[in-house]
Amino acid sequence: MTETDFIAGLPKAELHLHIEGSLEPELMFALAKRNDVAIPFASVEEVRAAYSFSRLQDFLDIYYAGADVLRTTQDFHDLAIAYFDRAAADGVVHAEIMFDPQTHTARGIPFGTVIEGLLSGMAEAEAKHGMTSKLIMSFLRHLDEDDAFATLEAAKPWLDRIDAVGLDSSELGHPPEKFARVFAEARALGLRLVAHAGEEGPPEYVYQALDLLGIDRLDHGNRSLEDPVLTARLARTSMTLTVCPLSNLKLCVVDDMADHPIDRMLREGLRATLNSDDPAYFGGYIADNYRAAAAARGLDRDDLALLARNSFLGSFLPDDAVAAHLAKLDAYVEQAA
Ligand code: HPA
Ligand SMILES: [Zn+2]
Repeated sequence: MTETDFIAGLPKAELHLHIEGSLEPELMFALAKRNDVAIPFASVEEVRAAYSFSRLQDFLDIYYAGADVLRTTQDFHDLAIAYFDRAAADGVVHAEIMFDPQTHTARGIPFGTVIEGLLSGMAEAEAKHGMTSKLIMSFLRHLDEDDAFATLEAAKPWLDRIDAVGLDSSELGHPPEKFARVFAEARALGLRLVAHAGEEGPPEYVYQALDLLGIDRLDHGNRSLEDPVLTARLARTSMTLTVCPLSNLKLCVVDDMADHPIDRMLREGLRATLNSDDPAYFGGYIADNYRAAAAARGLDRDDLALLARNSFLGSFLPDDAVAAHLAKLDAYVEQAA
């Protein structure tokens, strides 16, 4: 079995995926036409050519613009099932996907339109691929606390179908502490908590995410490695890091894939996982991320299996479901040997 096939067949969970970031240019054009929305690109090739970023904000500007074609429940359904089809082909058996309600409600799209479309895509993925999934509602950190509270309020009719809240968008200048009270309320409502921290922001933002938000899982977290005390704490507490190598390369969090710290993270005892973040914008889905990291950093099959194992351990699945996934993973690795 080739490494490409080993990776594609390796059962894994995806824990860091922005569903709006899975909008491929082809679907963007199809939805623009269906909804009669103007987009500032003449062709799919022109869209792809625009995907050259030197920092997070460059990407975010184009990502929010692209999301404007999403208007109806059907659009959100089509977006979601297109992602799940790709993920299934990459060996994903469970996905915990983020969505950014404020990107849509700010344009006058009702919260219900967004979530009902995503939920119907999730149901179709389970029927079609046997893939389970969970929803993470992310707050946009460049907006204020009141806007986040209003979003949490708008989510109340669907809280039993939302597993967690997250924090994304422009990190620098928008530290986690800005959302401490919103996260406390989300926790009181029974939601799990995740946050992007340490992607561009300093280790201090990771401390805030841990100590002021009380996160259950850390999105990215790369810059934690600058602080040995923080790194040791993350390892000791088995904090899951959702690492996204192709995103890191495209957003210049690393200068070269050869410099990616994924193997160092494993060596330091961190519960690191591999994920795709915004695959339509960063040049690959989850298996591409496993392949790119493996090729650049010389990861062997044991390392890859550990990363997949970590993805189940770091998921919000109940213990019995995690154990069942780990048993299948072990059986796969054994038969592939
Ligand atoms: O990588 C990211 N970082 C912050 N916000 C985001 N929103 C989508 N992707 C990202
Ligand atoms: Zn992200």
